[in-house]
Amino acid sequence: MVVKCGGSIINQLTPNFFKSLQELKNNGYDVVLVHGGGPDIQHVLSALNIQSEFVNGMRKTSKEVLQVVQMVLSGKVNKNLVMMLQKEQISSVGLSGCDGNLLEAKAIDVASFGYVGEVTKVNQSLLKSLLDGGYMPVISSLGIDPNGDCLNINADLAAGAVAKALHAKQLLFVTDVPGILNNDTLIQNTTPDEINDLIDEGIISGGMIPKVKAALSALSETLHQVHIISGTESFVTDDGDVKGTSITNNQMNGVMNL
Ligand SMILES: Nc1ncnc2c1ncn2[C@@H]1O[C@H](COP(=O)(O)OP(=O)(O)O)[C@@H](O)[C@H]1O
Ligand SMILES: CC(=O)N[C@@H](CCC(=O)OP(=O)(O)O)C(=O)O
Repeated sequence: MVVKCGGSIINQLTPNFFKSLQELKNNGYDVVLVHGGGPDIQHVLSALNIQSEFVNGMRKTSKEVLQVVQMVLSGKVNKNLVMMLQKEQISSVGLSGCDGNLLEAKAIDVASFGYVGEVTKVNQSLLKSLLDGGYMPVISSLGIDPNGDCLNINADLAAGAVAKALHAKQLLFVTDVPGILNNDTLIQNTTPDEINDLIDEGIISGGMIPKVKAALSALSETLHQVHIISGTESFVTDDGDVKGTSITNNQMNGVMNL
């Protein structure tokens, strides 16, 4: 199972959220955590008076911006998350996508986005070694290019790529809203076709767009369902269902239990 923690919620995750993660581990799931940290990056960029803009949901990343992204994601955010997990008795190892060539990546389009990449290969054996050793890998969304240099990767897309590479059965996006909302009403179940309509109608916008795009691209023969959930509560019901919004392949119906 791949769980992506968004920067919007990473500093407000609750003990109940960690309890649900622990339950998943107790139920035999190998959990890999991928995280972002957009607000923390923004905070440091603003403090240093460094400008950055978003193009199609991606932060345009100059060399100067990249240094801050690297420092914040693989430093403060990654280590805080590892410490939070360990306080909840979940043994974790924090890595950036550069460590052990974990997330090999290529630049998307340097002229438009700067040093922004997309994942081309995941070092599965490194993740397997950690999982076999009883550790939860905690991955910050940086990639390593063919020259061995760092690239900034949108964390939703990084999580989708990790889920695809590992043939994960479940992909959860943890964020600061209870799921996909339509006029404040939670959409509990939806499909790729409906999602595309919701984007066209402007109901899904901003930071929700890369999340649903990553979800749609990760859905596959092995991954039938992606969930978008809040990090402020336990996310599994007493019946073992995942709360929030579940996105299921168009042709499949029904809710999957954990
Ligand atoms: N239809 C929608 N339902 C819920 N949230 C939405 C929707 N459209 C846009 N959003 C926005 O997406 C945000 C989550 O994305 P983002 O801020 O990038 O979070 P994260 O840091 O967790 O990836 C929500 O806080 C909300 O403002
Ligand atoms: C290329 C790109 O946009 N990278 C993101 C990486 C962090 C991220 O995605 O964090 P969230 O999950 O909090 O959005 C950024 O620089 O903000």
